[in-house]
Amino acid sequence: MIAKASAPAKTILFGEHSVVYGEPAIAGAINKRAFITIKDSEDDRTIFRAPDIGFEAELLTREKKYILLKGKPGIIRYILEVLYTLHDHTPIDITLNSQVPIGSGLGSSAAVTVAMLAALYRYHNIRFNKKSLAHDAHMIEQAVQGVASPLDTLVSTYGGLVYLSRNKKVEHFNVNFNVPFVVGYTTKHGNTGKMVKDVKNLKTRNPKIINPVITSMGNLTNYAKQAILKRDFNKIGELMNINHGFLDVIGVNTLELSRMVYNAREAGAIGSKTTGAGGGGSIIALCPGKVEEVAKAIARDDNVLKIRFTRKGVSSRVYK
Ligand SMILES: Nc1ncnc2c1ncn2[C@@H]1O[C@H](COP(=O)(O)OP(=O)(O)O)[C@@H](O)[C@H]1O
Ligand SMILES: C[C@@](O)(CCOP(=O)(O)O)CC(=O)O
Ligand SMILES: [Mg+2]
Repeated sequence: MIAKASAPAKTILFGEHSVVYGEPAIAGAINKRAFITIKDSEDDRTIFRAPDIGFEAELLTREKKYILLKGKPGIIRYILEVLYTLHDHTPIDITLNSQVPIGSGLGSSAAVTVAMLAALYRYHNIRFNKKSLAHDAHMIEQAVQGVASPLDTLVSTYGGLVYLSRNKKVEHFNVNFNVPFVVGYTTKHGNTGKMVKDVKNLKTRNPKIINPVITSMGNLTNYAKQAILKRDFNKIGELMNINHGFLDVIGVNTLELSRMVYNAREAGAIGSKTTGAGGGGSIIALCPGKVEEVAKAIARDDNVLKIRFTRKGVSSRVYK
C-alpha cells in the first residue's frame, strides 16, 4: 500500500512571536508544498529519506531514536514524534520531497508535520478531518519545539488566508488575495524553537518593556485585518513596516533580514518585514507594480522566492 499527502508552506503577514502569547495573527498558505509518501518497507527497517536536503535515516520508532545515514538532523524530530504518537511500529519507507526552503520562516516544520500526519492516517485507514488534523499537528510542533502557536499548522491544514483571534477563533478571509508579494530568504537559518525561547527570556528579563510591545503587535494585527478586508494596500504596507520594527525590538532581526527588508523598500516595496521566527530566514515584501524591481534588488545579495497565496490546504490519497 502507498499513502501520499502534501501540505502547503505559509507566510505570516502579521503577528509572528506575539501569537505565541495569545495575540492575534494573520498568515496565508503559499504555493510551495511538502510531499510525504509512505510505502510498506521492503526489509525490516523503517527508513526516512529527504532527497532534496540530502537526508536519510533509519528510524527506531519505539525508542523515538534514529540512526543517521546521510545529512544533518533537524526536521527528522517532527517525523519521529508523529510516528511515536500514532504508528504501530510496522516497518515503513517514508520519503519527503519539499519545495519549501527548510528552516527559513516559511513553515516547513508545519507543512511536513501536517503532510506526515495525513499520510499516516491514510496508511492506517484512520478517519480524520481538518479540525482534528490541525489539532494533532499543533500538538506535534509543541512537543518538538517546546512552545508553538497553532498558527502554522492551521494554515498548512486549511490553506487560504487565516486570521487567528485572541481567543483562538479561526477566521478564513474570503477576499481575493492575489496580491503582489515577493519573498526573500537567506541561506543562514534560524531555529524556531530557539528563537521563541530567546523572546521568552527577553520578555522575562524586561516585562514592563516587552509586554506592551507584544500587545501592540496584536493591536496592529487587528488593524491589518481591517486593511486587508478593504484591500487598502498602503495601510497594509505601513503596518508591515511597523511590525518589522517590533520584531527588531524583540531581538529576532538579523543583518541579512534587515538588508533584504531595506533593499525591498528602496526598490519600491510599500511594506516589508521579517516573516516567521527570524534569526535568519525570510522576509516578505508587498510591492504592487514593482515586483520585478524588488525581486532584483533582493537577489543582489540574497535569494528570491516567487510565491502566490493558495486556498489549497492539505491533500491526501491512498493507493492499494
Ligand atoms: N538541512 C537540514 N536538514 C534537516 N533538517 C534541517 C535542515 N535545516 C533545518 N532543519 C530543521 O528543520 C526544522 C525547520 O523548522 P523551523 O525551525 O520551525 O523552520 P520553518 O518551519 O520556518 O522551516 C528545524 O527543526 C531545523 O533543525
Ligand atoms: C515564531 C512563530 O510565531 C512562527 C514560527 O514560524 P516558522 O517556524 O519560522 O515558519 C512561532 C509559532 O507561532 O509557533
Ligand atoms: Mg516552523
